[in-house]
Amino acid sequence: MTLNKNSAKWMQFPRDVLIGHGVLEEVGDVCRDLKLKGNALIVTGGTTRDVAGRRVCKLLEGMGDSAEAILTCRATMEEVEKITEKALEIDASFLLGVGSGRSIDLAKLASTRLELPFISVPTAASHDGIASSRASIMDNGRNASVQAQAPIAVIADTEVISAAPFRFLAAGCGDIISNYTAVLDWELASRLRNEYFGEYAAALSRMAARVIIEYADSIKPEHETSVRLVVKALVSNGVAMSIAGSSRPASGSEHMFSHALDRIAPKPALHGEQCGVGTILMMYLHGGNWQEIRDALKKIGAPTTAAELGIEDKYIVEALLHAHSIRPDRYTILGNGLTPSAAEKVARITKVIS
Ligand SMILES: NC(=O)C1=CN([C@@H]2O[C@H](COP(=O)(O)OP(=O)(O)OC[C@H]3O[C@@H](n4cnc5c(N)ncnc54)[C@H](OP(=O)(O)O)[C@@H]3O)[C@@H](O)[C@H]2O)C=CC1
Ligand SMILES: O=C(CO)COP(=O)(O)O
Ligand SMILES: [Zn+2]
Repeated sequence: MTLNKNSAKWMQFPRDVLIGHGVLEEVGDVCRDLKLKGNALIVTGGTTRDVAGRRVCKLLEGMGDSAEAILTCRATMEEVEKITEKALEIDASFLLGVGSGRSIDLAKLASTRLELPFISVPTAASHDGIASSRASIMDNGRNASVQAQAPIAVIADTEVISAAPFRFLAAGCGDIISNYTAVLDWELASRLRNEYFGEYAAALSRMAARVIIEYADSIKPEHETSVRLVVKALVSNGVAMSIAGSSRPASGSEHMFSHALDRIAPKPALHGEQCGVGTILMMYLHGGNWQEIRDALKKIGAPTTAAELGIEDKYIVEALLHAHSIRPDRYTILGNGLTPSAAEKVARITKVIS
């Protein structure tokens, strides 16, 4: 029987969370602590296999069990199927997602379907899926955010993560700062549509965004303290989503804008980068302090304009026009959509396009 964990009543959190210098070496201890034995399937990417995937494989083999890696390239349902088949073939008893958001989401969803435990090993602090019970997977060319299990453990090695290009950490900050407009949208939906609103999850979400904005000056490349701060906020976001039973506390109109860009732009930027720019735009629509968002992103070194995202102005306007249709069941400040002149105006006033 499949359990219905898709509700705000069933909160699932990671059991072991390790954040620190060199914690990758403790993967064996984590498995022992969680009584995970047998064959492991490591879901990793072309670059991240060299960054950490191979090392994790060796460490697990050193425990006397077999570990095999499978390479991923796209976060699609076909890849989930491929991973599922591989896990069955090697009789895996647990999975690890080692790498970017894509590898973690794939391992998360495949392990959920297989009813096997899963460990999240991020190599970059670029998104808040590292500890969440949601997975963003493309299904038939459309981005779908689906309920999945939370990782049983998160192993975030700050030595590994701080060696990643700084762009990833800045993107992670954008994903957290976007909580502000996500919560404003959630409140709006609660007022206009009588949607369930979770005060606690919303407060946790706002707090993470506030911390990143307050510390924006001190988030610097290669500082492990910066990585530690951002990773904690990303884990906290996962907890907020689990408490809410949906991605509402961390995903609103700004995420719909980013999902629209993923569909429309020939070469989309990183998820967190797009969400950060989306937050500037949506905060303007909410009548809030969009300059504060822009200033914080600038201080961190995250993109605040179309040019910095590497996306042409026309795609920004197009994404603004399509964003409301991305997830019609999620009411936001975008309502039934913007007019072309309003979309152009918001993008110009906020200096996202010139
Ligand atoms: N489940 C959830 O709640 C959430 C899910 N997401 C999803 O996560 C994805 C975004 O994740 P994100 O990580 O930003 O982007 P991607 O998953 O697209 O990964 C971007 C690239 O970063 C590379 N990379 C990762 N770590 C390092 C490193 N240490 N050094 C060098 N390169 C590295 C990856 O290499 P490689 O080729 O090896 O993978 C990959 O090519 C999206 O699919 C988004 O929808 C986002 C937020 C929340
Ligand atoms: O990116 C997320 C939260 O930051 C997940 O949200 P979605 O539900 O929009 O995929
Ligand atoms: Zn996000």
